[in-house]
Amino acid sequence: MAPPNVLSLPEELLLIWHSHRLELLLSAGVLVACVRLAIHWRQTRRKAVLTPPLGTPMDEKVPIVTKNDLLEADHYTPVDFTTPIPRTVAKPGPKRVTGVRKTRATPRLPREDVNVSDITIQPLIFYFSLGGTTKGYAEQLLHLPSPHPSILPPILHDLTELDYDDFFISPPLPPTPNTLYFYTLLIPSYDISTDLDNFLDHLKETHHDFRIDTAPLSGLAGYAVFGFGDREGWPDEKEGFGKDAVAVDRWMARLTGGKRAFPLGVGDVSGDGDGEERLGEWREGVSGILKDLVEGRGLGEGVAGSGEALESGDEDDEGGEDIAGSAATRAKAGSRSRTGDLEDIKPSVPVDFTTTAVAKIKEMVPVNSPTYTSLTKQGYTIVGSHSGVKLCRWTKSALRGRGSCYKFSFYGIASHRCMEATPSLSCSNKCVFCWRHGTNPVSTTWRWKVDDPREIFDGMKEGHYRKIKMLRGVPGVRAERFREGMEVRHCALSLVGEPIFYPRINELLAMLHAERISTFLVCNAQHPDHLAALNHVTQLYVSIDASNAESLKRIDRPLHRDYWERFLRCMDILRAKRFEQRTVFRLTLVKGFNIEEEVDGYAALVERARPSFVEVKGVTYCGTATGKGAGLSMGNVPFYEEITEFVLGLEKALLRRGLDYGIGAEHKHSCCVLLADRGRYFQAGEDGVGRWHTLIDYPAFFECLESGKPFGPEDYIGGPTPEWAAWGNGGFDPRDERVDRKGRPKIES
Ligand SMILES: Cc1cc2nc3c(=O)[nH]c(=O)nc-3n(C[C@H](O)[C@H](O)[C@H](O)COP(=O)(O)O)c2cc1C
Ligand code: SF4
Repeated sequence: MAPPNVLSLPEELLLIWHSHRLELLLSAGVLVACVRLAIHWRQTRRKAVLTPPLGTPMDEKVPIVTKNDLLEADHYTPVDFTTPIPRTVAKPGPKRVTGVRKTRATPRLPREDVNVSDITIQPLIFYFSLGGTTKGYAEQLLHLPSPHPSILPPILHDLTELDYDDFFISPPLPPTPNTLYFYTLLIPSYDISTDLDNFLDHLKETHHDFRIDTAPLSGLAGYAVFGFGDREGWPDEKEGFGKDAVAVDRWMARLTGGKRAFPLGVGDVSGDGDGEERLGEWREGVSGILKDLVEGRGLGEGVAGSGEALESGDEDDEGGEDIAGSAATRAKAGSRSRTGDLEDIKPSVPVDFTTTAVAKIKEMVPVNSPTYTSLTKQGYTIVGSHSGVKLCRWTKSALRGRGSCYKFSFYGIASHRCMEATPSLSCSNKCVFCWRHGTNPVSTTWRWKVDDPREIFDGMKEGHYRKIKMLRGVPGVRAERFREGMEVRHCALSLVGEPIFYPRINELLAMLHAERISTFLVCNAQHPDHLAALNHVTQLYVSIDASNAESLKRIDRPLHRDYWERFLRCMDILRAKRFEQRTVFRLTLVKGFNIEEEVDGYAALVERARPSFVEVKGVTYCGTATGKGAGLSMGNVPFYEEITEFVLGLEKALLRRGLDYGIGAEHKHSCCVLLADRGRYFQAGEDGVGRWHTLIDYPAFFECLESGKPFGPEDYIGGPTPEWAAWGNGGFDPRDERVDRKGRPKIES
């Protein structure tokens, strides 16, 4: 048999192909799919390798492995997550870019496993010194006795001898789990190149390093910076006074995630500078905070944005939610504070000021009422059942050296030492421009339980100081002003509501005066009997929102039917009181409501009451429902030129009536001008030159009061009104800095 012809093989293959091509194609497809699946599976397995690569350098961090990664891995064995991962120690030398995000080395406060009462604080003092001054002060701090047994003796570090990575990428490993570090930095300023520049660069680089947490030093208990500078060579901050301390403070705010425990202090070490004094105050403040920390009170109550290095521009929050009224306050809205916990207190003498009988005495603002929630949301601290306190925007601004309210320019009120409060959140008007957003109770009579004045006074102070304390981490707060702010010297009884509505107002005033706190009380001219019964205050205000009955009704929307008669009676009472107290008309001008063609009407009211002063102020529009409901818009806010035009018109109208009032001062940036009685407040000095004396001599006021003898406004007139507040000079204290909403210096056009 002939061997098979090799040439016939392709034909056979062709035949096989024709008869089995479907099966062949299917088998090939299955084979390809299997191979691809196998490759894919192998790649997935490789990604789940959990052991760090061998030879990982000690200064590199292990890749972050989450618990989920472990659970998904096929060879997972449970890991004890409570055991702390040993911290790696940073090494000197250039940073190595690994592309791996570095993790925080020490846990944050509060740690679940550590009881607050067991915490000890280890203060570290870092300093830089070329000439030895800062070193000297740093050594002084080192030898001061500890303010508390749980605060360990400080450890001193010269920044030039440190490896920054050991302290400024993450805090060092604490000696015990209960120990937290507190950084104190003493920094001189130099406008020449020094090692300090390297330190600043390091802080900056750490902040910008994408591999490092944005707040790698947040494990610290807190930090505080004090700077030394020389005002003779560098007179103010703009010229570079204390500039390096300012920079360190800002970077530390970022790196610690806002753990500035005390405002930046800067002392002047020139000839007769205030360096030691400022340092002493600052040191006391920091000691107080350290004690707060070990006693479990923390760094205040976690102000939103506290320590934020970027300026928050919170200057414009009048009527809105302020810093103090943010997260912390909201969190508290549902749970009454100690000061607010006064439901059980019975009025010692239930005074009935009402015209109708009251069956059951209720609380004005019960803790679970919508009014309570709404007011606390707006930043008010409700004290007891009918009083309130709120940090005013000018108090915050003055603490940061960004300007005080017009009462500083006109009367010498230190805004950072001023407490704005009211003992009655209720009012008998519903003014279209009211800030209270239409939420507080209104009534013609007092029909609620009456809280004890001592409880109110203590509660107001407590609420006020708590809010001041919350500001200590806010950028720019000046250490000396912060310290002064913790001792209130003035009380503006004008917040919302009607203070003289509170039946025991005179007792409350006596308590304020006993602590030498001056009182500016504003009433709405609707309660003549209460006004007549009111004791001496430092300055008595009446709101004059219109010059005639129709206009008053439209703007104040009074609840009393006989509102105009009440108003006029108050004018007469004010006239009678003018020899005992400084009396003030406060005009709030609202375009389209109470300006046009009313000048003469206002002049007639001035003639009737003869107040010491007439304050003319443009309305502040706060976009409330009340305002909108009354047809109020930004268009109703007068320009400063319109205010001055009105004031000049009023001055003339008064002169026509033989009343000599002149412009005593202005405060342009709050749109306010002061007319003063020339006969009483314009005096010739020793040089024979006549000047306005609108300021108040506060010590003299208290001396008069304490003497028990009758006295009048002339007995406590202060020194001349500052030149910068005089008409035409704007009224902004040149020692402060004007800033825009973003915190940038404002340039006057
Ligand atoms: C060359 C030089 C530059 C200075 N530059 C500033 C400056 O820009 N701003 C400032 O407030 N003080 C400046 N000062 C003042 C120092 O900050 C101040 O004397 C400080 O106390 C020095 O601290 P030390 O002796 O610990 O180095 C400067 C001093 C010198 C000698
Ligand atoms: S007087 Fe009024 S505006 Fe001025 S600081 Fe005091 S509360 Fe604020």
